[in-house]
Amino acid sequence: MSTVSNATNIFWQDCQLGKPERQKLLNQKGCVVWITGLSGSGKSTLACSLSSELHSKGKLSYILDGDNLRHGLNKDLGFKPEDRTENIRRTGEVAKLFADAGLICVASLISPYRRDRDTCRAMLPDANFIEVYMNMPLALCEARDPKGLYKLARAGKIKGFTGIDDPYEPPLNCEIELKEDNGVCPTPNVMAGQVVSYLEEKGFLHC
Ligand SMILES: Nc1ncnc2c1ncn2[C@@H]1O[C@H](COP(=O)(O)OS(=O)(=O)O)[C@@H](OP(=O)(O)O)[C@H]1O
Ligand SMILES: Nc1ncnc2c1ncn2[C@@H]1O[C@H](COP(=O)(O)OP(=O)(O)O)[C@@H](O)[C@H]1O
Repeated sequence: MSTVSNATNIFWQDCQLGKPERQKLLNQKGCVVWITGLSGSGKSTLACSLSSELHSKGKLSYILDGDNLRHGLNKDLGFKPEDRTENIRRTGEVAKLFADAGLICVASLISPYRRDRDTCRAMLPDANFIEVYMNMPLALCEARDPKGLYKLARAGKIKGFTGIDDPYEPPLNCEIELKEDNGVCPTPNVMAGQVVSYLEEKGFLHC
């Protein structure tokens, strides 16, 4: 489980009480549900709805939301490509710890670069990283614009805004893709239900 570090003379410390024991206690399997998509695509809304649905089923989850992490752990980072990469790497490492704790960790970040998401996937056993793509059209996200950021980006007042003048690279092989149905966006509850069904089917909700 150890990875290469810049520090020398450090040793991996193991404890007899491990992930299997914690999972048994919680009667669930630790994993990461990684929600990616444009600003305004509904990531945070889905994360909350999913977490509530899991809670009502007696399952312990924790949300890592990009906006919130940028108030603390990642407050030193901006939106340059290398900052976004570091933002995703740190979040991936924290998500890995939560999954190791036995929780269903719901990470909700734009995470626009495919390589960065794949780096997080590679931190976990493959099946334990569930990538959920909010495949909502830019026009829909821009029409929602709850924070007024698209408007500022279109006016050139924010530079490097995802989807406007910074790229979003859609997943090539995500586990779950959520999109409009006949031009209608499913409700957050319906989408959360789809994710819960996936978790149920793959055995994450029992030990
Ligand atoms: N330049 C630029 N591009 C994209 N988004 C921007 C930018 N500047 C500020 N914001 C606001 O920051 C939120 C995204 O933070 P993330 O940590 O998820 O971004 S990233 O994954 O590092 O790309 C994002 O929140 P969401 O709308 O919830 O996605 C925006 O509100
Ligand atoms: N499934 C949905 N149907 C309709 N509106 C939604 C849905 N999901 C989110 N919204 C609305 O869209 C806006 C952006 O949602 P949010 O979850 O903040 O997106 P993101 O976290 O991707 O930026 C909010 O005003 C929210 O209420």
